[in-house]
Amino acid sequence: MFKNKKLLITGGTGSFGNAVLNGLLSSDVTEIRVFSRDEKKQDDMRKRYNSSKLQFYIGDVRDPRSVAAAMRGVDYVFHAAALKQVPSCEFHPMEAVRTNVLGTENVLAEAVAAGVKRVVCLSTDKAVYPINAMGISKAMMEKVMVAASRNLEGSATTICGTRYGNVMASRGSVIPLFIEQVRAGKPITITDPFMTRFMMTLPDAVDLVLYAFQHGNNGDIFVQKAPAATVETLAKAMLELMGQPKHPIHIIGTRHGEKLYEALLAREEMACAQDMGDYYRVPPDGRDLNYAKFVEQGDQKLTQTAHGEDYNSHNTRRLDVEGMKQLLLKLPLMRRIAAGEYATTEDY
Ligand SMILES: O=c1ccn([C@@H]2O[C@H](COP(=O)(O)OP(=O)(O)O[C@H]3O[C@H](CO)[C@H](O)[C@H](O)[C@H]3O)[C@@H](O)[C@H]2O)c(=O)[nH]1
Repeated sequence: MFKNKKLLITGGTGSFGNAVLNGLLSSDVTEIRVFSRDEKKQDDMRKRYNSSKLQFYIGDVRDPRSVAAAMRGVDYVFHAAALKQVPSCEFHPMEAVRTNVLGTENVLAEAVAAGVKRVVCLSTDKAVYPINAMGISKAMMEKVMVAASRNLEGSATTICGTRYGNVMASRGSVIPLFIEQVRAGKPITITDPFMTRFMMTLPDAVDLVLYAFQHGNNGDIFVQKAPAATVETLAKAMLELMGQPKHPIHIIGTRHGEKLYEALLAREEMACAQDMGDYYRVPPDGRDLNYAKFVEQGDQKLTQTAHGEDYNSHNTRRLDVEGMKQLLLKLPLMRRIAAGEYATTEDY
């Protein structure tokens, strides 16, 4: 798929970038460029992978010059650079705008200018019916992506996007937190036992992005059909795998900016989503900038289906404790812990 090609991963020092490298460095790809602000992480990666195919670019998506420099000669871009912590975006919303919205504008403009063939932008379920600044900025990122994709006639570039839900055991997320709490002999803190989240592994997230890469037309957004579980089910499954089924649980209540459940597709998107088996594809609205078409002319199909359901972590396939355990055991981290070994998220 990437034979003789050059790839650029913005935000490539994150977990997504590392997962892509683990899969692709041994392929026939010519070059993978890792673009990020983080000199230290780049240095760690340089040592860890020790590969001549890897090229590191210090830069920030906020700075078009640094983006342009990294983009030269590139065939494909995976745009993963983002501010994605809910609390930090909440306190510093303009920082989220600068990186997630304006940064995306820069990446897309420079990709088109450099004649890049394909760009896949990574978004999140928190962009659907967003209630926090992180989700709102990612929703705007998607709008920027779709708007940019409308102006590509005659250009060599195709731009599309993906949304995924929580990546299990990602840095700072609840799975490593529960592990730390059990190890420290502290009660597990559960926000709301009935809260649900989509459960995806990091390889699932990479598969989704590669699927979008292969099948995306301009402006498409792809999501993967994923199971979900309540936080209580997750906690029980983890405690059983850690051999501590009776470990105390403390209910702390919903955190600021948090939803009872997440949606991967809004009702109106479900109305036009194409079922691709393991994935849904949401094509962009095909209307042009003719104001009358946008405002004065509706769509009967939307009326019928807007009474339908969205695709969310409450109505998708629900995992029970046993199913959750099986999914957790797909993580090398949890396999090692279940075997009684010491492991951290570095062993993901
Ligand atoms: O002590 C805790 C912490 C979390 N949870 C629950 O566990 C689930 C998952 O929580 P995470 O913190 O792992 O994930 P979030 O859905 O809150 O969002 C996470 O993933 C996002 C990316 O999509 C952002 O990176 C965000 O900052 C990060 O917290 C949620 O229902 C949450 O309420 C608990 O029960 N107890």
